Amino acid sequence: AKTYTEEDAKQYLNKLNAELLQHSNMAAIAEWAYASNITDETLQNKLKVAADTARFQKEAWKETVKYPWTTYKDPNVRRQFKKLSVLGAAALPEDKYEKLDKIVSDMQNVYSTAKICDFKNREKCDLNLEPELTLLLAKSRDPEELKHVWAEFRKEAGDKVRKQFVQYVELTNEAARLNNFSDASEEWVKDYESAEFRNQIQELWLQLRPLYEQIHAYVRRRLNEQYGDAVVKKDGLIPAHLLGNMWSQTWGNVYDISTPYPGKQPVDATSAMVEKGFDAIKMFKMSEEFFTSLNLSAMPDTFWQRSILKKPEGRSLICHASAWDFYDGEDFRIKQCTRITHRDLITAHHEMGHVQYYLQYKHLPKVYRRGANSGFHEAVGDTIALSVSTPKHLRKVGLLPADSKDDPQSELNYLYNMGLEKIAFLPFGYLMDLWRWDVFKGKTSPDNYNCEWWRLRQEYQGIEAPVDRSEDNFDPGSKYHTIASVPYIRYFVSYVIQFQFHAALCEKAGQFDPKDPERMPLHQCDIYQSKEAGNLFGKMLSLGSSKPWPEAMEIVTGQRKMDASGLMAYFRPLLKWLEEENKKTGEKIGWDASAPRHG
Ligand SMILES: C=C(C[SeH])C(=O)N1CCC[C@H]1C(=O)O
Ligand SMILES: [Zn+2]
Repeated sequence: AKTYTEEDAKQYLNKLNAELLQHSNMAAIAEWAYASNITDETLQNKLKVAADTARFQKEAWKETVKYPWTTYKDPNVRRQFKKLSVLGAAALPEDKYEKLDKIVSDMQNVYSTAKICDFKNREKCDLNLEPELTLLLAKSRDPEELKHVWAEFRKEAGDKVRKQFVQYVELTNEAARLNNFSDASEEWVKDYESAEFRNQIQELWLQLRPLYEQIHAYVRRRLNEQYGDAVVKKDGLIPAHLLGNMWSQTWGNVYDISTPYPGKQPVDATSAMVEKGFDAIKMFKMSEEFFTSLNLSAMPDTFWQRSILKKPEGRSLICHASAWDFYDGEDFRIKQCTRITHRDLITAHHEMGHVQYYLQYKHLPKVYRRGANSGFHEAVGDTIALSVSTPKHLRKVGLLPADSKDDPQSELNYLYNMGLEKIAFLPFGYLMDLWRWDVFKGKTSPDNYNCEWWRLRQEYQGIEAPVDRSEDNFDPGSKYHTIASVPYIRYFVSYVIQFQFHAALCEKAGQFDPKDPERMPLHQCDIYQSKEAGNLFGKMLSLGSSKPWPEAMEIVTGQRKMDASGLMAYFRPLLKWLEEENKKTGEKIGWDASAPRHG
């Protein structure tokens, strides 16, 4: 057979890269058409284009593996071939590939179009997850109404896709095995490029669990005060429906009933945005301005022409927020059913972080147009949002009254509010893939999907279902990422490394000194308009996945591993306060690992 020299290989990579970009652009266009307008024809078109793309990928792969790339000298050539030699789901026979794609598309449709009847007005049965149910879970203080919304949504979403999910697992594992992985869980962690990755995550969780147990104990007490012993036991599991969020993954919506020091100005931009007549565009323009103040990139015109920044009327679509790269170096979009709230302003920054990453690495070969690892991609926007969220910044941009001052109690309130977002999230960010890794490995079989889910929800989050659960239910399927086949450990990684990035960028911006953290507390840092910080961040972002992630992390933080020091430094004052407060009220820290109430 013809010997493929390293020179041949470089020519081949150039040709293949152009073709990959072309196919990825067509696939993204078809996927966008479906996700933004769910109809039979947009589904058929999406499935057809995806099948064509998979055919092309399989043909290309047959050529790629002919190159003796492990023998080549150039590490950049080897790295591209290494990534290109993993074909992914396209390794499946065509009919199975199409079946898998259709199953995931249909599960997303069920999730995105699920509707329930109103608790009070049982005739009104057109309530969607976004915005109606999200709003009800955030605002209602009626445990029975909250229980209704929690249980009815699960009937219309997760329970309805259980059978399809079983087939999804089988096909996803079959594809992984065709790529020489033992099962899909091994393929899902490959981009972290470390056999120790899952142990590192477990170590991080053990370091952070005490912080979580403290805020869990405090919130449980406040909910017990609010709802009474019959609804919330003082030392048990927290009922999942009372935490202000459909999945109990962030607890910001119970801030107002658990504020450490009531009567203070809440650090919330909602009222100011409404007062100033903000629309969704204005929220995204504000985010863009933060990035350009760091000397990072503005959005191209197509972004504003083609993004969907608020929920369109009269059609079904996937409202779950997402950012899109169309791989032509010009077309980047966000789809978000934005409402004028503080939380959606933060989500807007999260999504704009994805697009900023796309812009920073758009010059790279297609195979490198990814995060250094997936956690990096989730951390970009959140890192910026840590600055945006500060009272100092919100005052500066006119979204908080200029006279709201930073007395110690207001400051603690602020840290507590951030803890309800960031600390509360950690066990959920972990257990989502703990459950899926075991499902892919076959340790969790379909006949104990739900029981294992609630065992993990109890062990890691200390929460329980508000109504009996059985294997007729499929609660993991009521979370978008489960039915959309989006791995989740990336968010746990993000919630750890975003504080490492924040600490490093704040130091660069002269707003934090790790040797004297009291002088300029990390949680007050705002890197706004710091070109030094922005240039440093940009240096890392522009690498995409062309280098192993420890090298990318080292550029910004000077270290090569994930560690909880940034997060612990940020929340140190809160941890101190929570420990004192919980001791004062004699709270039991943690919860009994008794058998779940609902088998
Ligand atoms: C906003 C996005 C799109 Se990447 C998202 O899915 N997030 C952001 C935070 C965690 C996770 C979730 O909503 O579950
Ligand atoms: Zn994201």
